[in-house]
Amino acid sequence: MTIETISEHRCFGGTQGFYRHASTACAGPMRFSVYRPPQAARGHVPTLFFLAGLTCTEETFMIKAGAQKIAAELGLMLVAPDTSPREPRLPGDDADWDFGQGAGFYLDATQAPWAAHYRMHDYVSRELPEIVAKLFPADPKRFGIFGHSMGGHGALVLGLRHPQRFRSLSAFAPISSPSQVPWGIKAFTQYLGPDRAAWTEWDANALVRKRPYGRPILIDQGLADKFLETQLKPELFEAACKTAGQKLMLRRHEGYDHGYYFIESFIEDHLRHHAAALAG
Ligand SMILES: N[C@@H](CCC(=O)N[C@@H](CS)C(=O)NCC(=O)O)C(=O)O
Repeated sequence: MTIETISEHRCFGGTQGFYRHASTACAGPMRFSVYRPPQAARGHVPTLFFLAGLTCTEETFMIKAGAQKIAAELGLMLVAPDTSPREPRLPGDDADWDFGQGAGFYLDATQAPWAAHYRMHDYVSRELPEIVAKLFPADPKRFGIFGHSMGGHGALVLGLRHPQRFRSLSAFAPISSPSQVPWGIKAFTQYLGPDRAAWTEWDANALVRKRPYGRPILIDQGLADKFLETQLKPELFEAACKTAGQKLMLRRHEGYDHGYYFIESFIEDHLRHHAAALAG
């Protein structure tokens, strides 16, 4: 298990780093970023995995969310993977911005040609946590997960599928009912095939009805988000949680759109939500 350091930078008394390695899950090179807070110099710290949205990379969250200052205060390590494999290139992988490169949807594809490399679920739920636990001062008993949009979908699905691995969960403007909206239908049809029965293991709305997370889930949603009514539909996940008895703190914010100014505005609340859940 070796990784290559692309760059490292001092940041709020800790270190912001960018790394590259040969992934077994994705059978190719992958990139990720890690923010180590100052407390990581003295011991193992709770660690949050952030999954970014469509068109983003391992850099987007670290550059735009403004999370490091509060992570340094709370002693949280932050890890952000890329949003899809980039190599080897597959036919049509850059034809659309909402499918293929930058749009891995955090699942394990079953359809050719994607199945050989588009295994972001295995990568984020198993391989990357193993690397982080081995090579960084992360406490693997205190891992949490959160994300934005497509990455909010990823966080909800990975949290619901692996509640013992990811012990705290939140999302910004997630695609929380992907089987019922165009982004999800397009991705699932191509990555998983047309049989909708196979989609349910990758759909937070279906998963929460079968096996609730147990601990509270925090979701923030901007009401000026241009994707709210077509792609996000938080009311569907809200209803599923209610049916399942899952505690959901869904906060709707007047005037906020889908972008990182929205995330910046509420990132502190998410970090504090995770820090409290992972304390002790
Ligand atoms: N390219 C799309 C927008 C893609 C987009 O909004 N991506 C979100 C995640 S779904 C994002 O975080 N973009 C990066 C950014 O805002 O910096 C469009 O033309 O509408």
